[in-house]
Amino acid sequence: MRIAVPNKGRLHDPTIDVLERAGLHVADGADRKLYAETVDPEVTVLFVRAADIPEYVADGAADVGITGLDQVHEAGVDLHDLLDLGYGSCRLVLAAPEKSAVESVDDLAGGTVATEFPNVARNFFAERGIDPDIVEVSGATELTPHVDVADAIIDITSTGTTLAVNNLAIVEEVLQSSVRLVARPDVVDDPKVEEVATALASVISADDKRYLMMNVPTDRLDDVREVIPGLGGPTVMDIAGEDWVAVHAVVDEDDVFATINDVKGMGASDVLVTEIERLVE
Ligand SMILES: Nc1ncnc2c1ncn2[C@@H]1O[C@H](COP(=O)(O)OP(=O)(O)OP(=O)(O)O)[C@@H](O)[C@H]1O
Ligand SMILES: O=P(O)(O)OC[C@H]1O[C@H](OP(=O)(O)OP(=O)(O)O)[C@H](O)[C@@H]1O
Ligand SMILES: [Mg+2]
Repeated sequence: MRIAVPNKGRLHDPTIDVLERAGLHVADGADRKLYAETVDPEVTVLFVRAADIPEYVADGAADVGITGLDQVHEAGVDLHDLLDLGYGSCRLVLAAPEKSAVESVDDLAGGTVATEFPNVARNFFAERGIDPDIVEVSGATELTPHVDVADAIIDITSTGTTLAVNNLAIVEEVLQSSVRLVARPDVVDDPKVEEVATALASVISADDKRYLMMNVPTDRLDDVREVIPGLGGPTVMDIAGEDWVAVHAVVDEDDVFATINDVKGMGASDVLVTEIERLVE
């Protein structure tokens, strides 16, 4: 099975990282290599531009791909969105100069819009029943309204800094994006594809969870159970010859602070909190 992953840009490192954490060690993913073997002899990684990944998967050069949802929409190919990997989150927005006549989508009828995402742009305006000229650019899109190339742009924003420094205001959101594991429809039931999806999902599930271990006086165990829902309840182990039990549980990261305070109040001691590498639910 072949997985297409971004060869460079901001998505490369986090993608290699998530594959590693999923246990799919990528052998020698050195710069400029076009493909690499993984620890699984049946899984090969192809390094491709983020924008080309949907096509590679749709055409069968790869079976699954890891790239931004914005790129999948732009390619206009029919792929299954198997898993949201969470990183690379951004929005595609329609934006225009703060001091311009463009205040709504309709104001662009008869106008010009510059973008790296011409297909997404055409679909967006077609749904609104207007047909502005689309100018395809390959970068520095934010400059175009200031040099009379376009009246507005459709571009990526995340922190909003680039729009702000270029005096551009959001007119409307076009698409929310984040990095996805995508597959061609004919391979979604392939056992190897399911294995890879499960392994990646286990990394995502573990990210916002922590493993809690503590010793609890046996007579307070019922109280402790009340505040630790865990995954199907905590694991409880007798400590030989003691009036204490050891309690282990998986807890949402956001609940760790409150849970520790609660169990301390119930007499718990030796509370340990650790990260979880993977969580196969
Ligand atoms: N500022 C951002 N914040 C979050 N995600 C982003 C941002 N910019 C881009 N992305 C996501 O990353 C994907 C690829 O963008 P990136 O800039 O890494 O690639 P690229 O522009 O093709 O690479 P390069 O510019 O280095 O050739 C985008 O399609 C989008 O999904
Ligand atoms: O809202 P912000 O946090 O400012 O991010 C938005 C910017 O990030 C991306 O550019 P990138 O840094 O990838 O540069 P590029 O144009 O060279 O791809 C995108 O094209 C925007 O310009
Ligand atoms: Mg970029």
